[in-house]
Amino acid sequence: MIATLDDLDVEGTTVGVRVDVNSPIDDDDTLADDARLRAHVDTLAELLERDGRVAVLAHQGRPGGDEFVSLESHAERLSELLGQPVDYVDATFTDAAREAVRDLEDGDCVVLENTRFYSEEYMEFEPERAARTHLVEGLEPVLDAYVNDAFAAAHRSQPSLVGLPTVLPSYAGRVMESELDVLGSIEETDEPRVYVLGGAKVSDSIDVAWSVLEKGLADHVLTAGVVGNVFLIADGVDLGDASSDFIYDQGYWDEIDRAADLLDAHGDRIALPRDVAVDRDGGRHELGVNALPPGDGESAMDIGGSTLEYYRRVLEDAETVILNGPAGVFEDDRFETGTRQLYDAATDIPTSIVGGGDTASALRQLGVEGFSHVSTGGGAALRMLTAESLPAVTALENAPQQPAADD
Ligand SMILES: Nc1ncnc2c1ncn2[C@@H]1O[C@H](COP(=O)(O)OP(=O)(O)O)[C@@H](O)[C@H]1O
Ligand SMILES: O=C(OP(=O)(O)O)[C@H](O)COP(=O)(O)O
Repeated sequence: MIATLDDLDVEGTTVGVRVDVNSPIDDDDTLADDARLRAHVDTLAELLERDGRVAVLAHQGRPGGDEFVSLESHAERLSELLGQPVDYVDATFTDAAREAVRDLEDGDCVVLENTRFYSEEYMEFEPERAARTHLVEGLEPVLDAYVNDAFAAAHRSQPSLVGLPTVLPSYAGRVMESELDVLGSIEETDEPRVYVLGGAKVSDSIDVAWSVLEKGLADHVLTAGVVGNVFLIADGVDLGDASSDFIYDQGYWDEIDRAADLLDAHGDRIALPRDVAVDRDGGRHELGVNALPPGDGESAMDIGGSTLEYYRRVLEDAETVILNGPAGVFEDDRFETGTRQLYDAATDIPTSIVGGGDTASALRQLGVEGFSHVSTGGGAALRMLTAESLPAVTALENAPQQPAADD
């Protein structure tokens, strides 16, 4: 049983709130997209309105990557979204950070520096070991409670996600609560249930497909994106050198055998693309599977019109659809059709649940709206769909008991 903000006596309490605001970053190292920040506004505003003292913890990017930047611009944007001053301190658990947290008054908010600027935060630990890291030992003395709202990072076993809830009374924030409600009760949704697996995380998608087919959760699995291409090759289709090289370069070559095994075991419930779109002479050109391989250098960048028609027919009978991953390279205008039309068709299904960071940004870019639930998580949502436990959620379940809220 996980405690929520309803169980927390917030007034005058100093709360460390872990959010996931890991976002695209502009060339000047500032925030390029505030969607993930917006998602956490309800949780933070509630804690501040209830006179909590809020210290925000988050990571941004990965060490060495282009998006590995400070949270200063996140704090500025958060201040605009919350309509109140939000301080930022360029420290996470040192004296400067502790002083900033101790200085908070009721209703104040400070954003601490990118947790991953410290090497331990990019390592995976058992919770008890995570509790003995510098971040946790540095912050625990100045915090009364911990709130985890970072569903999108809940599949990571890092100190700010599993260490802090080992030593502090801990609660799920509103984003975490709603994600667990929806994604944790997929088995209770109405059937027929269709899973649409696209995008580029091939091994994760094959894990999900195995799991939901074995458990009888999926009536149909529709494949698209790079996942669809891997299944086509597994089915003996010659997609040409460009697509094959891409799959090889991404390290997914071994997944072809797994996809073939899955087709052997459950092929009757797995749908494969019937045509693909390639770049020919600078334009979109569709080729039926029978007309493959494509020309030299041509790669399968999207599903084609016949596939869309076929998938729409399957979706027509569905009561629930769960989608993850774009159907094609939606970033290129010529190859966004598959994603737009397939996801648009899914909005007509009574229950439509979408997961994936790139998927959510594709849908915003393409203006597709009307889903029952759009998850903030990519990898975390996929892990939940295989009914695997998420380390940060388990840490919340095992967190120390807290006194009941007065109100
Ligand atoms: N046919 C394809 N060939 C190459 N890349 C593709 C193809 N289809 C989709 N993609 C890419 O997949 C990426 C998103 O996949 P993924 O990271 O798995 O999604 P999410 O973050 O939603 O889980 C996008 O950058 C998109 O361009
Ligand atoms: O963006 C995230 O995950 P996602 O790309 O699966 O949605 C999370 O912030 C986790 O980041 P990480 O995959 O660098 O640990």
